[in-house]
Amino acid sequence: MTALAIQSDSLGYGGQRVLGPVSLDIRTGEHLILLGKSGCGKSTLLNHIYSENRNECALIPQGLGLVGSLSVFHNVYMGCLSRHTVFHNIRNLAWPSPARVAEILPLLERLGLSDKCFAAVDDLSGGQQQRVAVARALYQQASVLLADEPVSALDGPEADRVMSLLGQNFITAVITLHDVDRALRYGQRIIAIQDGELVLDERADRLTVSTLNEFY
Ligand SMILES: Nc1ncnc2c1ncn2[C@@H]1O[C@H](COP(=O)(O)OP(=O)(O)OP(=O)(O)O)[C@@H](O)[C@H]1O
Repeated sequence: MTALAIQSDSLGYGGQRVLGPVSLDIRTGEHLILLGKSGCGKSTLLNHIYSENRNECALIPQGLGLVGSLSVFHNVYMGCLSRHTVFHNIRNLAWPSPARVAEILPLLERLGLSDKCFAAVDDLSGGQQQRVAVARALYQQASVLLADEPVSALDGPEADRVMSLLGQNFITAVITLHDVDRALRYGQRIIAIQDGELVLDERADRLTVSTLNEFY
């Protein structure tokens, strides 16, 4: 079953084409990895997918999109503002609701952040901030994950733990990565972008690291 269908003649900025045409069906249950050199258009494609399918998708943007002056709890809670009334959201900003804290703490525990629940995001390391953005996406409980290099600031074992967690929690995902070995371990389908085109679209179990290195 198709989860998302993407059709576009051209994607870019201010009339400047970055890639396209794009015709892409993302199937339910598929973990799709986008690969390609820096600047080839991975984020452009991912952000386009998000802009067309906001209601179904949780996004982990490359810039993380966190509010540094607010706590980890509040940043994760922001993943679900639309689930609650405006009154509940404003009250929760001033006095975190015990029920919401009880929902968010187990997520933070799984990401090694339970002692940081009420720390300001500005006071965290880059890797900790990246895990806050991951927690916010998990809390959102969307049907599709869109993640732009979600483990780029984490060490190898931590990156693998977070990739596993994302894989277990999202049935369908589109993730950009630079690590081709990790792409083959976590992706079922790989798309490579080169010279403004989707030049490879193949099952991961039919690919090797050396094949994928050709796109770098
Ligand atoms: N907001 C923007 N306005 C104008 N040009 C942009 C903008 N964002 C990206 N670009 C350009 O579009 C092209 C593709 O950028 P994009 O961020 O999609 O690449 P990427 O493959 O995700 O790169 P990276 O791996 O470095 O994150 C680049 O040439 C970039 O300079």
